[in-house]
Amino acid sequence: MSRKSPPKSAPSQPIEAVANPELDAMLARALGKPGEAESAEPEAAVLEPVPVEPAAQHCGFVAIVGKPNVGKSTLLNALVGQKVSITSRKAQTTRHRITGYRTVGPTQFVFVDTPGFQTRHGNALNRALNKTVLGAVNDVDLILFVVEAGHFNLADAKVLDLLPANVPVVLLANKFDLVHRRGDLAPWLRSMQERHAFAEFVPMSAKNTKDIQRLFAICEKYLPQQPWMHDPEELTDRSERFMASEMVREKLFRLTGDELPYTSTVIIDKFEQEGQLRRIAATIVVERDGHKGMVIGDKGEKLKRIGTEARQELEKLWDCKVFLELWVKVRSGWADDDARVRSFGYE
Ligand SMILES: Nc1nc2c(ncn2[C@@H]2O[C@H](COP(=O)(O)OP(=O)(O)OP(=O)(O)O)[C@@H](O)[C@H]2O)c(=O)[nH]1
Repeated sequence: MSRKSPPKSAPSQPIEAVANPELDAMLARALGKPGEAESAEPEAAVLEPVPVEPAAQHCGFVAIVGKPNVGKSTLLNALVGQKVSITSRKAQTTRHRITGYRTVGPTQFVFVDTPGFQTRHGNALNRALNKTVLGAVNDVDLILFVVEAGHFNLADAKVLDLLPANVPVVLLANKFDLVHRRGDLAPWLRSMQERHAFAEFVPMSAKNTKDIQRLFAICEKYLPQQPWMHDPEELTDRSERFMASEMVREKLFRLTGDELPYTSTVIIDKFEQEGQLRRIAATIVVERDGHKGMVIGDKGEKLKRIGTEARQELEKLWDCKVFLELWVKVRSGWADDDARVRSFGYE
């Protein structure tokens, strides 16, 4: 697809040694006032599609990348305006490439969320996840490289190394709400500019609506002029069946905490629609007998809660009644087995 050339980035020479007004201005802008939108327009007017002639429309791909747990899925859901990607405190929650859409004014954003890049374990599941990340960053118009504000470690560096040189990259310093003294971030942002010629710095919180608004305004200029690819009412390319399995997985991870290994997964055995009712049967696959007990809980209480919370959220999402039946099965070693990983839907 056509690509607009990125705005000129700040030079990458050592910034401590050379006065650099362009970079200073960029940092001042970035550290201005997070949580306060630059535009004074009301939110609804800003984040709605505005029907325009196809010739006047803008549209493009924005990839969201970063190591596990930095807030990529939270960001995608906020940008799309509805839950399309599951989140949890547990790293490695996102396992698929998820696309979400949002049309704002004359511009349609096609967001691509990726699993956090895995650097620790080389099993079949992680190899499949890393391939998904690499597939997502090529051929996009803009990359949002998400890190935790004030932090940058080897895992972040490995993701940054993968990013193609010809695509503009925005450094999105997320979880800014956890930084107590805003001024402390300036030296860190300067050090980040030495690592990559970022097109922009955006300290923000994915949980703050005003920051999300501001981010749309920042990303807009990188998307080329071309007709929208999707109906502005459409939000995602993921099916309801997929959403159902993800929702169960989210509740599973949230309610079992750290004791359950991340290799547990969910398969949908049945998905039927009868008028305003969805009948779903799903199996939670775990690696060991001991894990089965953790999922089922005392007198089946944990499994029941996972089912209830997933059902309630799906009913809210689809605005219909849901019957959800859950089973638990043991399949040891599935995450090390390429064929099984593929058969469970990971490419
Ligand atoms: N305080 C704070 N927490 C955040 C923010 N954004 C995300 N989080 C939390 O960070 C945790 C991880 O968020 P996710 O969106 O699941 O992270 P992810 O990068 O998609 O994680 P993976 O699926 O492991 O790649 C969750 O507990 C979120 O609620 C933020 O701006 N501020």
